[in-house]
Amino acid sequence: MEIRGTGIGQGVAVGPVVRMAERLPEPVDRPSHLDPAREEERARASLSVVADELQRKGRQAGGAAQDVLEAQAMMAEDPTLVDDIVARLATGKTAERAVFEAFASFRDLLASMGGYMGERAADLDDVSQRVVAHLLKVPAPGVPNPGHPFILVARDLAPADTALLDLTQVLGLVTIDGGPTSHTAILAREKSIVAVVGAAGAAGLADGDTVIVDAADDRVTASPSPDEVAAARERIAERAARAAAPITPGALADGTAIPLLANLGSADGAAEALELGAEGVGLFRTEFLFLDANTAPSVTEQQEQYTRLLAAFEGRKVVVRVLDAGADKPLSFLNDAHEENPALGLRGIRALRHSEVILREQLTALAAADAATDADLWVMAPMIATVEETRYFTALCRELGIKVAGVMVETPSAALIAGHILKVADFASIGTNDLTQYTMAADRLLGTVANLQDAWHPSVLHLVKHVGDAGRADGRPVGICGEAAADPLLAVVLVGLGATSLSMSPSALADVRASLARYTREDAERIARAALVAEGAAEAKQAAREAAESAPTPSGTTVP
Ligand SMILES: C=C(OP(=O)(O)O)C(=O)O
Ligand SMILES: [Mg+2]
Repeated sequence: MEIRGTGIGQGVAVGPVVRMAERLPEPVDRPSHLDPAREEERARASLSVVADELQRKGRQAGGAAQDVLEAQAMMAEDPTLVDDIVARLATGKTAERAVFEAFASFRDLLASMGGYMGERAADLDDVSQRVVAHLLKVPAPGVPNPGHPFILVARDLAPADTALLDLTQVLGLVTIDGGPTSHTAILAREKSIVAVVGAAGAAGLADGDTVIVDAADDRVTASPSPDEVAAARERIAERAARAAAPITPGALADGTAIPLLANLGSADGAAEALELGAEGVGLFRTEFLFLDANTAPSVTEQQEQYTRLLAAFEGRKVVVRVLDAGADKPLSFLNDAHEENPALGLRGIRALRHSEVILREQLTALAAADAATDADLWVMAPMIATVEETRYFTALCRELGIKVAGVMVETPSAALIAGHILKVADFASIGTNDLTQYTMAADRLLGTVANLQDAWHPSVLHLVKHVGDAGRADGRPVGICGEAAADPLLAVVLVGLGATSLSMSPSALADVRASLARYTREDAERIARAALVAEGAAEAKQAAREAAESAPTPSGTTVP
């Protein structure tokens, strides 16, 4: 039986299912037999124990997990939430019930905000469960430990659980809820856990069932045949061999260089990216540095961050994107207004233009960091829709000493007028995440329209080709920096459509490097043409697979 979901990464895993315990039942709403002051003491004590425990787990986990767990610890001691709990206790409720209700009302508030904030609702739920469990003196729902390797199946996983998964035991992860941008997915990606999220059909799986988790194909196979298990094991072995293969620069089988670059959100990831063979940085998301800031960062503070990044990539290309505020990445100092459709609102270059001082300061900091280091700095603007915006941005870059100034192609408009845009900009980098969202008119954060958010769709591929053709005509580089570049077969298609470099999360580099090495430019163009003429995303993927299978692959390898 096949269960569909959203795969994170390219891994495959086989093993027996172990289900995570279900959530605690809702505490009964009955009057407390203790007085409110005593109930308040109980509530405060449990909140504090849970906050301390989350802090401790954060320190133990380190990295991005630590940030997530510390944010959760802060939720447990948020004064507004505590006030809400105390107010409910004053009406005679039990501590368990008051905690449950207060967290639930905050949760609903976050969920109604949607997007990035909406996906934090699950984090708040987890804190609530932990506090209620502590009050009831029962174990908090957590990851089981059956004593053998297993595939963990859960409704959704709390960040605290994902961060501390024992990777020698957890072969793979399947969640029934959760989207590709939930914390579960973000942490799974960072830790290279084989995962399929949002697999509603997994609710029917039972402990001990053997399953194949195929992240590359967005599916979980229940009760697989012996042949299917053997094929999956072969793919696992091949992937391990690819990860262990010597790191070479990205290139097609005929030697055409396709530089493979890293997507980073902080200089902290630089060492790991280089270790995995990143030839430079194709997208540095500067807004990730300042997501918690209430005021714009100073030039000095920015200069320090950028210098650290550029120094780590001496002699290599580093593409920095100026602040991309808005929608899923709110920066209150750039746009604090409530918008009905934030993805179509004052975001990216539009927000920066509205606060030009902030843009000028960022470019000044970047130019200073460039002057102090030896990397090859390129700077680009997000959410460009017009030639006029391109002219505005590149002129400002030149004025402030940025040597290479380009734009992201994330709107269908920019793709369609790429010929004009590339007469002004030095390069283009296609953001396939947003380009897919805007082409398909499907919010990239909404699970309900996730089936439409597929960069394999020929509409998206046609737009990529349009940009590729424009780049070739003017001799301008056209990179790809959306998630699509991390899909090994789609990466070949994108190169066939004219992409000259690919940027991705570093954990995807080995698979994409191996995939490119199997095909010549001529193959890539033929595979791309097959996908381009298909009627839909699934058909395009299938057509590309078939075209790739007919390409003469080097012996001992198979088509991804
Ligand atoms: C790379 C992209 O930018 P972000 O995901 O940060 O919006 C994109 O839209 O594809
Ligand atoms: Mg984008």
